[in-house]
Amino acid sequence: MLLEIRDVTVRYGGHVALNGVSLGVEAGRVTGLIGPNGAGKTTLFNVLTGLLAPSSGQVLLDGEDVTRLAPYRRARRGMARTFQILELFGQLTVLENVQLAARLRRRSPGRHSRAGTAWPGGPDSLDPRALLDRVGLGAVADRRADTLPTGQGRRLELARALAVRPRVLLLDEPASGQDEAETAAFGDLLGELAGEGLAILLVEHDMTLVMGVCAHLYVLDFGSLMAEGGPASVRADPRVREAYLGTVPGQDDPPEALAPAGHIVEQR
Ligand SMILES: Nc1ncnc2c1ncn2[C@@H]1O[C@H](COP(=O)(O)OP(=O)(O)OP(=O)(O)O)[C@@H](O)[C@H]1O
Repeated sequence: MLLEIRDVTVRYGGHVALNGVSLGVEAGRVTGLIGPNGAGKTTLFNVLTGLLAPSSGQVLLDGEDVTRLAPYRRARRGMARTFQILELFGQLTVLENVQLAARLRRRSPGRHSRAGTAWPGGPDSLDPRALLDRVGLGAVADRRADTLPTGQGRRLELARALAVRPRVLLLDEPASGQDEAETAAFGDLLGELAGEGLAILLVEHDMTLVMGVCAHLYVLDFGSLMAEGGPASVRADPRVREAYLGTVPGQDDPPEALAPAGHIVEQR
């Protein structure tokens, strides 16, 4: 298991946001983390990336205990993330955003050598222009990042994360702001990257994307793991359906029917 958390608990004062959660992210597949609003997904993400120290439990990266390591040290060991709210350098061009990330990778001193580890797409894929082509942004390379529509901004975030040559990629709601066609293309790209050996953890509310691209899913509810398994078994799990919808509808509903309860409320 490339990235793992073991028995992690997080308390905010008297509130238990994560309650003894264990999960693993394997190389070569997309792992999904879903759950209704407030279930603890962002908290778990922050524990994985080092922004938040758990009250108890461990984070392991390639078997090494990184629970007490600062976020930048985890990044050097091959962890990259994107954010729920876009965090781009708006005044730089699209290309410069990726070049900057690539430069940081080259300058980072204690970076672990990964001899023998295949990089997705081969070494040329790390060239900033090649990365932009790969995510479909080659034609807008010279535009300022803050002029991009959100969907393209999400893909720029992905290119920038890939430029640091991660082994594990953590994606926080990458479909938000992308239209249906963009989300479908994004899902295809994630599938390709995983196929080339990357470990991907996807936190996402778009169930069509989640069910289409994830090989394994974890479901959080009120800070505890409620279910895990392949997409088909998770979709069919009555506990999951009840947590999401408050009812147990037919098992043949389309994936988007499993929209998180909070989001359904927002749409009304
Ligand atoms: N800094 C904080 N202090 C106190 N409580 C917090 C804090 N951050 C989160 N919480 C609470 O912890 C629980 C989990 O929150 P978290 O943001 O991790 O959920 P989430 O699954 O990411 O939700 P969403 O889908 O809305 O992003 C919620 O009940 C939330 O109100």
